[in-house]
This record gives sequence, structure tokens and C-alpha cells, in this order.
Amino acid sequence: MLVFPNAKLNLGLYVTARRPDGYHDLETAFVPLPWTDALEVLPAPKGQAASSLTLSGRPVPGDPATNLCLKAYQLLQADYPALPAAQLHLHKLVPIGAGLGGGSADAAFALRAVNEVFSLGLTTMQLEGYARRLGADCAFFLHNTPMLAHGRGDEFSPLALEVRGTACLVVYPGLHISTAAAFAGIVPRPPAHPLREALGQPMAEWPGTVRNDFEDALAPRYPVLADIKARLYAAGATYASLSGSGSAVYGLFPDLGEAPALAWEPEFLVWRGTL
Ligand SMILES: C[C@@](CO)(OP(=O)(O)O)[C@H](O)COP(=O)(O)OP(=O)(O)OC[C@H]1O[C@@H](n2ccc(N)nc2=O)[C@H](O)[C@@H]1O
Ligand SMILES: Nc1ncnc2c1ncn2[C@@H]1O[C@H](COP(=O)(O)OP(=O)(O)O)[C@@H](O)[C@H]1O
Repeated sequence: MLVFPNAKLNLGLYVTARRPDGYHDLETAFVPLPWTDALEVLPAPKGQAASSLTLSGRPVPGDPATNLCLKAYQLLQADYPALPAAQLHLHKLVPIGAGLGGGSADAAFALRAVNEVFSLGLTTMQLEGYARRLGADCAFFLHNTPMLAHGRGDEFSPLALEVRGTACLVVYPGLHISTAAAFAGIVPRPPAHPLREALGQPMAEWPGTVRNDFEDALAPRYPVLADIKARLYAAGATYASLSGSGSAVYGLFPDLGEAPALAWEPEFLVWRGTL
């Protein structure tokens, strides 16, 4: 089975409190971004007892044994010991450590694909339980429609937000920012404007009311992030922001013609399309 795990964008992100479990309470909105990896899940060939993962495309840091695709398979195997061995291949395209949720998307799509290939019959709610153990934003990708998230970012409520078809430019400046390290620079506080209400207003209002707390926290160390955002606004973006804990910055435009092919630095990766 071949699946295409897509990325996500955060529309607004507030870190509201530090939690006793070491995590933080968040308020954010997730929307799907159709920048995808490709993941193949097959039963392992006869005679291959252990599951395997091969990789191509963008290098994924770390031992392949710790890749979230294999971890997803192993979580299911722990509860279903008779699960046959699987052969996985991931072609990585979404930048890593970009705040685009690529690793969590791979994990969520791996859970769903293993469930289908081996006919486990798990419901989306059951898969969500496994996803939560793989990453705070992993369960979002099982729904893959606009969601307001709170708690650790893994409790969702549907968001009536019609962004599908919106022109978008995502700029990744090649910085791998660890999510855990980005949290270290944050002083938690409640949002100045409640997010659901702010997103209910026309997009032209969002620059004044929809904020990502990581922008200020990362600004002193990574001035390039504010520079990209300013360039997106100068190019006509209606709204621009850092996604998640960075380092990808996106702009939403009235139409694709106005999402111009700007002259970005050669080491930047740029995705241009519609949500
Ligand atoms: C904070 C967000 C916002 O979108 O950042 P991005 O990853 O998108 O940049 C995500 O929810 C992240 O989700 P995910 O990347 O799955 O997080 P995890 O692997 O569970 O956590 C990585 C580390 O981030 C910190 N963390 C994460 C989520 C949270 N609510 N509070 C935290 O303090 C913890 O230090 C944790 O060890
Ligand atoms: N399939 C995978 N794709 C990307 N990263 C992965 C994967 N499996 C494990 N990781 C690890 O997860 C970390 C975060 O990855 P990613 O989800 O791309 O970042 P972000 O949380 O900023 O969106 C990386 O440091 C990487 O080593």
C-alpha cells in the first residue's frame, strides 16, 4: 500500500502554561498542507522475520531503527504479537525540524496503513490512542481537517475554517530547530485574542490578532525568520507566520499569481501551491 503523508501548518500558536508532566499547554489551529512524503507498507517477503525500513530522499537524522514509521509498526505489534513482519519504504520530501509535522504525519499514516494492510480493524479512535504515544501532533494527521488543538496539542475540536484552495508559499531556510529547544525560550501566557474567534474574522484581520509565540522566542537567535515573514508581506501576503516551532515560515495569498516566485537564497526550500 502506497500512502502520501502530508504536512501541516499552524494558524496561531499560544503556549499558555507549563504542565507538571514537562510538556506545555497549547492553543493552536492545525490545517493540512499538501506537501507530502511517500510511504509504502507491504507484508515482508517470505523468510524475512523482522520488519524493515528503507529510506530515500531527504536524509532523516538518527538511526533508522528510531524512525517514527517503524515505531508506529512496533507499537501495534506490541499489542498484536501475531502481526506479520512488514517491509516499509519512506521517500522523505518534507523538511525535517521545520514545524511542518512531517515525522508525526509519517507515523500517523504508517499506523493507518499497517491497520489496513494487515486487516487489524482498528477504528480511528483506537488509532488515535497509538498516535498520541508517538508525538503530540501525530493524532491530527488521522483527521487531517482543520482542527483547534489544546492541552499538549493532542486534544482536538473541529474548526469551521474554509482555507482549502488558499494560495500558499512555504519557505524553509534550512535551519533544523528542535521543538524541545524552542520551548526553552518561551514564557507561557494566555492569548491576547482567543484563537477561535480571531480565526473567524476575515484573514485580513489576522496579522493583528493571530500570533505564534515561538516567533518572539526565536527572533534573537534566528533573525532570518522575521526577514522571510517581512518579505512575504512585502510580496502581497494577506497573512504570514512561522509554522509550529519553526523554522518554516508561510504566507497566505489572495491567489497563486500573487504568491510570486521570489528570489530566495539558494539554500532555502520553497513550496508553492494551494491548501
Ligand atoms: C509544539 C508543536 C506545535 O505544532 O510544534 P512543531 O513540532 O509543530 O514545531 C507540536 O505540537 C509538537 O508536536 P511533536 O513534534 O509531535 O512534539 P513531541 O515530539 O511530542 O514533543 C517534542 C518535545 O517538545 C516539547 N513539547 C511538545 C509539545 C507540547 N505541548 N509541549 C512541549 O513542551 C517537549 O519538550 C517534548 O519533549
Ligand atoms: N519519519 C520521520 N520523518 C522526520 N523526522 C523523523 C522521522 N522519524 C523520526 N524523526 C525524528 O523526528 C524529529 C522531528 O521531526 P519533524 O516531525 O520533521 O519536525 P517538526 O516536529 O519540527 O515538524 C527529527 O529530529 C527526526 O530525527
